[in-house]
Amino acid sequence: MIELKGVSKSFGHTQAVKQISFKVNEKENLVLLGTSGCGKTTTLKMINRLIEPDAGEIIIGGQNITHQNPEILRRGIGYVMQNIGLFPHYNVSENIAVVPKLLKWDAIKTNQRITELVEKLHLPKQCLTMFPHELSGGQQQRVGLARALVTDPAVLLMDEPFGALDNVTRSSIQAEFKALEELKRKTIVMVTHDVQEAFELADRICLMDKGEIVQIGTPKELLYHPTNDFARKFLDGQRLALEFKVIKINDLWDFLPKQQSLETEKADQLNPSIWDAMESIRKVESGKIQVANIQSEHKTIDFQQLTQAFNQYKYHKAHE
Ligand SMILES: Nc1ncnc2c1ncn2[C@@H]1O[C@H](COP(=O)(O)OP(=O)(O)OP(=O)(O)O)[C@@H](O)[C@H]1O
Repeated sequence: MIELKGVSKSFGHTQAVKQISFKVNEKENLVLLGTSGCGKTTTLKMINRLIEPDAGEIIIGGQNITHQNPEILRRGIGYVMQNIGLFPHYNVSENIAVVPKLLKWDAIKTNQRITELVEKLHLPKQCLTMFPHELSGGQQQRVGLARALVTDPAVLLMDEPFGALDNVTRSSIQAEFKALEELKRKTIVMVTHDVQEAFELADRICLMDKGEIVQIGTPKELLYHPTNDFARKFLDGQRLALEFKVIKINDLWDFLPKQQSLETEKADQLNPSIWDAMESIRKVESGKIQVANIQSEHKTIDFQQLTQAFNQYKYHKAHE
């Protein structure tokens, strides 16, 4: 869907991006991760031609974007800016309607779409006539997302989309973001310097350093098969929390004690969160819990069995 081939960009003597190449598959969420100044935003802005590369090619949907009119290209790509970037003198409705207006949508179509998005993004209706400074940070963030989604673009670029939020608001918006059906249809490139956020949201992570790609892979590949010391050390401080994020009960299944499956009617009453190792470990502290794998088979386990399986899995991954 999106392909970068040998793309470079310098600003004066600063080589911001050096010969990078990667592909983003359709409906995939690729997260560009790295410390401040490693070239993430420059890379993202080259995908919608807010910055022009010095060398290399960027192909979207089979077309080299250099041959496209930048305005038209940008209308087909949703963009959530760093620090949200709402227009202060436009109310919420006008902020969301910027691109529909450029595309000359009629008022009915625009209003229908805005109403739909406001509902999906859990914004109160009365927000529509308010100005950005009258909204909370979380609400502004949602308006920024609504603006990027309004024309239902196939590609969405997001630059630190949750960066301006406190931790609590941030994790609740991240959870809503993950659950939003509309986003599951999109090819997304997202920038963050937050490792936890990358692991929470990415299908694959592109770890960058000094304008170069250090490693591209799934969160699990980065955790268990880092390509070099930089990649290993980048995750080291938060390794345990990241393992809890990526390991699912399904991964632990063969390390959990063998048991008979529960009867169907009992299985139906189970909470789906028990698929998640992190959630299980929180709940199992108070006794036994029932967990499920992707075939919907169930086991009843206690804390010791869960932590034992977790350690065995880690050992197995470290030695495979
Ligand atoms: N317009 C510009 N003019 C000059 N230098 C720039 C410009 N934009 C970026 N740079 C430099 O290019 C390098 C990469 O910047 P970039 O913003 O892409 O990094 P980043 O990884 O997104 O960082 P951050 O997370 O802090 O936004 C930095 O050294 C930065 O100072």
